[in-house]
Amino acid sequence: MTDTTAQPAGGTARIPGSKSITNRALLLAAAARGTSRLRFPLVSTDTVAFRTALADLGFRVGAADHDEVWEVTGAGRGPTGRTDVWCEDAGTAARFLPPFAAVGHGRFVFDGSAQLRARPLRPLADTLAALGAAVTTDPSGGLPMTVETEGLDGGAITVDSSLSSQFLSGLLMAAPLMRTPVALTVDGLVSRPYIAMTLALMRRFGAKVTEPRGDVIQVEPGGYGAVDLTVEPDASTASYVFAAAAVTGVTVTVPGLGRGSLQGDLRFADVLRRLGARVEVTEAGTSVTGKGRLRGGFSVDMGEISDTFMTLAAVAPLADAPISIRGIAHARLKESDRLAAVAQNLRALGVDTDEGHDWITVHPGTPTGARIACRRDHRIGMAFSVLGLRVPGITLDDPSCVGKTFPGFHEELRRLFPAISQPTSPQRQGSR
Ligand SMILES: O=C(O)C1=C[C@@H](OP(=O)(O)O)[C@@H](O)[C@H](O)C1
Ligand SMILES: C=C(OP(=O)(O)O)C(=O)O
Repeated sequence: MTDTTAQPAGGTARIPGSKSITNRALLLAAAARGTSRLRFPLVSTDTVAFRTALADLGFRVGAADHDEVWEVTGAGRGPTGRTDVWCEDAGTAARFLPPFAAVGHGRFVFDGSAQLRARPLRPLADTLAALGAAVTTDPSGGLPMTVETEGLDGGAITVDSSLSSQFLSGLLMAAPLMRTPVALTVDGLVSRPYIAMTLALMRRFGAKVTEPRGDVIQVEPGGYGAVDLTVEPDASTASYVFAAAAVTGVTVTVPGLGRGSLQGDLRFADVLRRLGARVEVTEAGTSVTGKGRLRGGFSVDMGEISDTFMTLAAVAPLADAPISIRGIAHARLKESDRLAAVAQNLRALGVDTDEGHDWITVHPGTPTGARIACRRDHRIGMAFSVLGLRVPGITLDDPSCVGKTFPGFHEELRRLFPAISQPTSPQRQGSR
C-alpha cells in the first residue's frame, strides 16, 4: 500500500444503473404482456441473480449490446410449474419473487446465501398465507421459503412494513395479477421512498394504482404492458463519489441522475449540503463540489435513505464537530448489522463512536490506518474506501464484496482519484 497526497482529479463519474430500478423492471417486464427493453441495467451480483431466477422461473431474458440492453419476454401472468429459485444475497429477490410466484401456479422453493437466510421474511410469509397461498419458512422465519399456490384472489390486507419496505413492494407488484382488487393497508413503513419508486414503475408498466388514504394503497386487476425503460444511475452508489468529492475538495458530476429521479437516495445531496459541500441538482444530472473540510455539529434522520448512512458515518470523523445519525434501526437487518459494523470499524480506526439501537454518533478525530472488516457488505467496503482517500493505511479484508452492486467500484474510484492510494487488498477473505 502506498500513500500519496498529490492533487485528486474528480470529473464525470461512471455510475452503473440502479439496482432497485433494474430488479423491479425485470419483474414487471416478466409479468407484462409483450417484450420489454431495459436500457443500461445494472449488471452486478444482485441483478444477475434476479434475472437468473426469472429465467429459472421460465421467463426469457436476453442481453444485447454488451449488456447495455436486457430484453424480457413477459408472459402476462405469474410463473407456473415446480421450481427451485436461488436468490443469492439479494434482498429484492427474496422479497419480490415469492409474491410474484404466489400469483402463478405451482410449487416454488426460494433459498439464498447464509447472509440472506439471516434476513427477515416472516411478515411477507404471513401476508401471502393470509391471501391464500400455502407458505412455509425456516423456523427462524427466513429462507428457505416454499410457496404452493393456485393464484391469489386479492382483497383487503395489512402489511407490516416496519422491518423492510421490500415486503410491501413485492406484494404491490404482484397485486395487478390477483383475481380481484387489492387494498393494502401499510403498517409502520420504513424506507418510504422505495414505495414511491415501486408505484411509479408499476404505473409506467400500465397498472391502475390509487392511494385513497395515506396508509392504504388500492390496486386493480389487469396486469401490465411491456415498456422500453432507461435505468437511471444508482443514487446509493453515487453517494460514494459525491462524498469523495466532499472530502477531497474537487467536483464530481453524475449525469443522468438529477431532478425527477425515482430514487430517494438522491436526497443524500441534502446531507452533503449540511456538510458544507456545494450541490447542484439539475434535469441533466448532479454535481458536488467539496471544500475538503467537512462541517459537523448536526443530527440527521436517515431512516428513509438508510443505504447512504454509512457513507456519511465513514467520513464523519473528518468533520469539525460530532455528527449524529438517527432513525436507522432497520439498517441492522441488511447485508450486515450496519450500525455495529460501522461502529466497530470506526473504533478500529481510533475514532470515538457512540451507538444505540437506532442511532450512531461519530466524533471528530484523526483516524489511523486499519484493516476494515467488510462483513461481506458492499456498502461497508465502499463507504470506508472513501475515507481511505484521506486516511493512509486503510485496507479492506474483502475488496470484492462491492460486486453486489458495483463490481467496477475500485477501478472507478482509482480513475476519478488517480493520485490517491486505494484501500484495497488482493486477498479476499469473505466466505460464501
Ligand atoms: O426496495 C428496494 O429496492 C430497497 C429497499 C431498501 O430496503 P428496506 O426497505 O429493507 O430498508 C434498501 O435498503 C435496499 O437496498 C433496496
Ligand atoms: C440493503 C441492500 O440490499 P438488498 O436489496 O439486499 O436489501 C443494499 O443494497 O444496501
